[in-house]
Amino acid sequence: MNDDSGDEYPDAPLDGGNFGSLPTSTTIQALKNTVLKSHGRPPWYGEDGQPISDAFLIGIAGGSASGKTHVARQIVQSLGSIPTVVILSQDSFYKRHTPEEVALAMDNKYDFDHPSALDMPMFAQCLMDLKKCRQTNVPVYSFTEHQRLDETQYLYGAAIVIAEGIMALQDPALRALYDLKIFVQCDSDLMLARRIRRDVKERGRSVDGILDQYLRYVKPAYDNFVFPTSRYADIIVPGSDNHVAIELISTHIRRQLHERARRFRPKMVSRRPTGLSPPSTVMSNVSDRHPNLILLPQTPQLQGIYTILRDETTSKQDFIFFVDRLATLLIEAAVELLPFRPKSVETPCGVETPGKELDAGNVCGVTILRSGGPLERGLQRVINDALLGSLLVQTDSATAEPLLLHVMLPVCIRDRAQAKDTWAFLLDAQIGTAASAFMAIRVLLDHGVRQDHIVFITFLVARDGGISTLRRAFPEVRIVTGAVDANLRELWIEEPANESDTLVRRRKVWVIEPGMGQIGDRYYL
Ligand SMILES: Nc1ncnc2c1ncn2[C@@H]1O[C@H](COP(=O)(O)OP(=O)(O)O)[C@@H](O)[C@H]1O
Ligand SMILES: Nc1ccn([C@@H]2O[C@H](COP(=O)(O)O)[C@@H](O)[C@H]2O)c(=O)n1
Repeated sequence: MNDDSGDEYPDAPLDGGNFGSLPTSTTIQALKNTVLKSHGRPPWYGEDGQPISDAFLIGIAGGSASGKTHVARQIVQSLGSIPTVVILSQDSFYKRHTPEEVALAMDNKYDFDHPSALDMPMFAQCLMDLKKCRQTNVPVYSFTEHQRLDETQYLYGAAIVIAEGIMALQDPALRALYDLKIFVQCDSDLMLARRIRRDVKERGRSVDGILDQYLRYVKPAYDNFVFPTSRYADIIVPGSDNHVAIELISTHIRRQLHERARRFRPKMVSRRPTGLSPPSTVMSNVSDRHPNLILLPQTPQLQGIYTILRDETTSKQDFIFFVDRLATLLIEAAVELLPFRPKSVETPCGVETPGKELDAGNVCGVTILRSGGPLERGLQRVINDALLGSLLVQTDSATAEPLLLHVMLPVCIRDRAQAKDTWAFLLDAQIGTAASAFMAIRVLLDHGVRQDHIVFITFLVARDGGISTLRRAFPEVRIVTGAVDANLRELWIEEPANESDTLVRRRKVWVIEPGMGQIGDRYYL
């Protein structure tokens, strides 16, 4: 069956998961070609905190309008329920043009089909960053204006990256990066027909202009530069009628991902320290063993607050009130860790007096959704101009592993140049297995935030949970809490497996004891 219907990808998962912000203008190629499909990203690092599995990188080359983007989308759809995928178009990397070059382009007299028209080193750097699980800011190119725009598109967190472009297999340095190389082969007439239809509709071109440019540059470049790279491909995929090829490719990718899959959470808790006192009491003397664990002074007032919060008969109103109060105390303690510099002021009495002011560059809060929310409110009470962001980390019900589902970071972290001077308060209700905390810290490090500029603020830590592994992996990250409970217990829970409630699924969870219950549920529901 020929599927060359010219449809505009009716079922493409364009907004399947918004990792970072997308540009709004529909004329921008980067938006059309960027597919973000988020089932969530499993851990890409080991228990020592270091990344161990790169993103899986696929390069797709082929002539203009051969169907490279279409093939990339078909792969994404065929993969189905898998970790986050991003499609990166080489078109975004056309160089910035001078006004003279733009005038030539408007007259179809600029050669966009020579390899030198593209910023190959920048393209390679972006791919390298994504492969190494670092964030990248992709340029945005406008085909109607023949120009790179001032905005960029932030990308982070993909487990699979599909890079497509006419010159995707041109450069040996690029080819060395890919785990899988694909060439889309298509009949020249079909490519021309598709190009005319697409460029008239989407790129604001006339048929005459398209034909002019095609004969002058596009066709010769295909013969001289593009087609010869097909010999580097692992797989040649037809530009239509290619369902079998797509199925083979997605089976291969699934197998590769399966081989890279890791069992992370059980290792966190199985590495508990041994020789500790019996797990029955609330601990208050752990700071010696965990020098970076800052435990609030166990004053009668603080113990009173925890007693109210631990009490299951506490009303919702009181619970919210005391959680808010505790959040403020914890944030105040965390602010003590920030640097201050001397500052002299003149009082209303006209007396010059020495004082201090914050010397911390950017300070931001990153909430682990949803239960870190009350701490975010506490942060806003203490530092009213703190920038805010959030991470959604959830447990995969099938594997019990943490999954990174959503990343929404403040600009001072998204921009690598600012990230190194940023202080980040990570906010989550409790640290049990520490799997979410581990992932959140890794995300910040991937962005270039310094380990000693990360402060994790939490209401409760399980002494026998993943805290020791966390501390070993990230010894410079400080953790501020008000209580350390002795016990972390594994529990099987049963829950409906489908909407009609007919099937019951058993799932393992870890519960801190004595604990405070599900803090997020008690606060929000
Ligand atoms: N297999 C296909 N079936 C139907 N239409 C297709 C197919 N492949 C590509 N097209 C159409 O051809 C045009 C160019 O395809 P695209 O994937 O954007 O090409 P490329 O990325 O190689 O330039 C698009 O408008 C798309 O609708
Ligand atoms: N301002 C520009 C820049 C590039 N082109 C053409 O785009 C083609 C590559 O994009 P595909 O999505 O078709 O792979 C390439 O052949 C250039 O001629 C353009 O027309 N205007």
